[in-house]
Amino acid sequence: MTEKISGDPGEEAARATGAAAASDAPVILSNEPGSFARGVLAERHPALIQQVRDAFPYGRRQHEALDDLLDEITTGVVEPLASTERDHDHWAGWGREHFGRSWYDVPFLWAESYFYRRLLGAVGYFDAGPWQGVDPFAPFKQAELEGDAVAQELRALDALANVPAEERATALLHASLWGNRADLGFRASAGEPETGDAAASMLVADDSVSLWQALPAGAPSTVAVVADNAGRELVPDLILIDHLLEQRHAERVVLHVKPSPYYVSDAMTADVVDCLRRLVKAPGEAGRIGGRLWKAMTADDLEVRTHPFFCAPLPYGEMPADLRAAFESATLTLLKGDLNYRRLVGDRLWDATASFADRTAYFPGSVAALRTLKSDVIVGLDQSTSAALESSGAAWRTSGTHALIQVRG
Ligand SMILES: O=P(O)(O)OC[C@@]1(O)O[C@H](CO)[C@@H](O)[C@@H]1O
Repeated sequence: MTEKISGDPGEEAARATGAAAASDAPVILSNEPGSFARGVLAERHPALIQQVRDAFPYGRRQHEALDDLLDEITTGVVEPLASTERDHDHWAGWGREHFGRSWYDVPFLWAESYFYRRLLGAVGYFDAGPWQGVDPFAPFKQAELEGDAVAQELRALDALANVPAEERATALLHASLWGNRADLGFRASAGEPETGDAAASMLVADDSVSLWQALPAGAPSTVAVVADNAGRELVPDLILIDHLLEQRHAERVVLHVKPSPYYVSDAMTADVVDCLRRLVKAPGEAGRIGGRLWKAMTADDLEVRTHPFFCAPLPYGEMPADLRAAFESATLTLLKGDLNYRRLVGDRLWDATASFADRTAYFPGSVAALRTLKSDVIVGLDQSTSAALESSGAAWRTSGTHALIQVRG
């Protein structure tokens, strides 16, 4: 089934340059039996409701709301927010065409985003009262941050301290990239990420040379990093940010995070602080990096920002003017993760060889995507890579085994 994203600036840009607008690429819905998107709605979301229910001693009100939400997403139709909700008007606009339809028949991107909004509503996250502002995913994030995997990754930094800057840069970039595989919404179905040479061989596109060229040491660059997951992804993101500042690839870094809990492990300001505390208290090189980052934040060399748009069910083509201006003023915007990629190029079943440059031509300023492949969306592959992957028979688009670094200068 295909739906038009009206006024998609990516398509307008493509038309202007004479490139194929590709408006016929189908929008991803969740009604295809056996599809990745259907599995997320039919299996992951109900399981997540149960996990959240088990993680807190919620009262009857929350349990009833979670029961209702579970019924609605499995057998019902999409219901609007109550008119008393503070963001009712936004969602009334965004969901106009979707309310009253099966959750499976509306765009996947929209359905997932609205599911998280409704889950927060069910546990009273936005209501004045005792559960206001209590992150329903915090126990999962905390367990990960305190776990052995993070401790091991932090210890491994000691071995990197004295390697040549270029080698260190590559290792830290790859750590940040593969950290994306560790999102908690995805973890249940994935093993451990590859490391070292194996990780490099799983890159389906690698524009890392262009990325470093965009950030020459000593230039007065500002880098915008749009974070994805907390914990095992945000820790290596912060370590990469330290490297950018320390080696003067960036004079300033602006780290954009979510304003409220989203997609289980997406990072908010509180998660940045938790990661920094984890780094600061670590021994050796990790502790030194933590100390530098803490100082960088107090000096505003590292600034954390948030914006409601980051939890909106919209592609980046529809970003508001203030966010557009923020990205425009950056030397490079680095978008982390799968969801940011879907929002960047459009959540459609593109031909894998469609041009990344064309799809992102609308984006203000230079943009880099660092993402492990965990959904059906992909563009920018060369013909031979695409053909080899397609004939491999592997679930390379969705299993998180492959990754990409794509840059449009
Ligand atoms: O943005 P992230 O954290 O890299 O990935 C989010 C994600 O796991 O969530 C969706 C399933 O819920 C997938 O489309 C996507 O892969």
